[in-house]
Amino acid sequence: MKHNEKPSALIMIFGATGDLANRKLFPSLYRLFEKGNLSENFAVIGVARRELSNEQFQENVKKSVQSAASNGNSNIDEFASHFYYHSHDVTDSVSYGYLREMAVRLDEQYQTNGNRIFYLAMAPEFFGTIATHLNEDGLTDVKGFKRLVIEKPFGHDLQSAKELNNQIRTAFSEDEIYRIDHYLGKEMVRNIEVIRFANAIFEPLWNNRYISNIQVTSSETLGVEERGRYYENSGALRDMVQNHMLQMVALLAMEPPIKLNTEEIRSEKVKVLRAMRTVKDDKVDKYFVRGQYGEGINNGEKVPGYRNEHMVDPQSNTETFVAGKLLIDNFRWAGVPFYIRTGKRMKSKSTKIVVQFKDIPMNLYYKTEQTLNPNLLVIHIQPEEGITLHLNAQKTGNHMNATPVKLSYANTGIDGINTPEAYEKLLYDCMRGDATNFTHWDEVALSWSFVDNISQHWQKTQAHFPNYESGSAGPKESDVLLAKDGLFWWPIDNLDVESCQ
Ligand SMILES: NC(=O)C1=CN([C@@H]2O[C@H](COP(=O)(O)OP(=O)(O)OC[C@H]3O[C@@H](n4cnc5c(N)ncnc54)[C@H](OP(=O)(O)O)[C@@H]3O)[C@@H](O)[C@H]2O)C=CC1
Ligand SMILES: O=C1O[C@H](COP(=O)(O)O)[C@@H](O)[C@H](O)[C@H]1O
Repeated sequence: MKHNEKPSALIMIFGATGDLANRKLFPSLYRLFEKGNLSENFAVIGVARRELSNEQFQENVKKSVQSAASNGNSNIDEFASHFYYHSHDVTDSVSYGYLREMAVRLDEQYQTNGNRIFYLAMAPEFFGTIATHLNEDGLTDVKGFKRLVIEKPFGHDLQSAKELNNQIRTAFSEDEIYRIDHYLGKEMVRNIEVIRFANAIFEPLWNNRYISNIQVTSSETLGVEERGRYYENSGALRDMVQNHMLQMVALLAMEPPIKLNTEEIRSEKVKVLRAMRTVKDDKVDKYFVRGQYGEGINNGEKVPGYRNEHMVDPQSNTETFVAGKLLIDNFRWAGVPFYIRTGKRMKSKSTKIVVQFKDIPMNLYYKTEQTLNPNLLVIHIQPEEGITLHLNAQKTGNHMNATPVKLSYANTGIDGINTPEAYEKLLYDCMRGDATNFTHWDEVALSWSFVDNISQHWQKTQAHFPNYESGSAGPKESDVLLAKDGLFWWPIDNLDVESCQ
């Protein structure tokens, strides 16, 4: 599909006074504006309950984009002048009529060609209600395109996700729904496809004949912060595994699509999720490990355990750590474990993928009693971005010895400073009508169905929490999970991208 590179549109942000809007959405829109990627024919209506004038709202927007501005802030006023505010409780039917009138007026004023984007940056319990009202109150009767951008979590389990989907499908067709998974906006997650499909050296090896196992880790140093109420009903399995972790696995495991377009890429990812072996009730403890952080030291400071966090049950059974072994039952991956691991309050903030290749058939360097290191391909997702290939090479001056070397590429971004923020890319994709890096309903449904088996089992059984210290690498059972297969987690801190030895 050919995408319009600078579409005009009216963007309605529901939850415009919230954290996501202020920290991510306004700065991302600003960067698009600054780079000239936004048409001048755009306007934003911010929606939330509190009373604000347009001027007050514009001041908030200016404050939130200050740090994103790179050129003496000269165009911030112009950018903010495109923003308008509508005070509105989304559960109040009457108010949608006023919102429609405002939208019609701005459509004309900014000549948006009747294109509208509705961004739901609010608590998920409102998603269905808003979508229904947008439809019933005529806000989706547009001359141009209409698109719904919807934040996570998309449901709490398969059943609730289905109900939500049915509700929003009354107002939007599947190709008008953009379900956000912000990991799909990260530069190096997008790079997985390029690394795999644009290099002749990897594709022939990318299978169970040459790959021993793949490890995907996303660890955080932060705790649950102010999100205790949400997190208590979510836990790491729903918060990270159902979406971000499974999406990365799907990108690593999918077949090459016949074309690099939305339908083909999504269809290949769906096939991976379909091939993922279900972890039945009696197998959950064998394949999955859960953890919850206790108190400990984080960045040199003593921090409380999860059960002592704000809005958290002092007896909470909610997991803040998950490690798991996934098997993909297809020709390419039969027998290759994909290990995933994610947790809060861990030793470091790091997201990395380690592809461990199988050992060579025979070690010719045995006489010098050398164990050869396996070849690794490390994809550094964050905080540093890049790729490192771990090889063995000759030690200078000693042809009987092999030593590990690293070939590294650090991704420093187009402007040499840093790469665009995930939300910036996703917003731009949505405006251009490119849904490739948003999750299709089939992916959401399959991921929930996989995760539901595990969460149902965990709900029935009491965990021995807390079982890892804040600032550690998670519970020891996570190491045992790999040790049972004769493997270990590659340390995510020492696989640095900068060094090129
Ligand atoms: N914050 C983040 O970094 C991330 C957030 N998300 C998701 O984004 C969504 C928003 O999160 P976040 O911004 O943190 O949430 P906040 O609690 O910070 O913001 C909620 C927003 O909704 C508005 N609101 C609440 N109730 C109503 C109502 N009845 N009618 C109209 N507006 C209402 C609030 O404004 P007011 O009180 O004035 O009505 C506020 O603008 C959630 O789904 C979250 O899971 C996803 C990933 C990251
Ligand atoms: O979606 C979420 O992701 C963040 C981690 O995102 P990252 O980009 O910082 O890796 C996580 O903290 C949060 O709990 C979860 O909802």
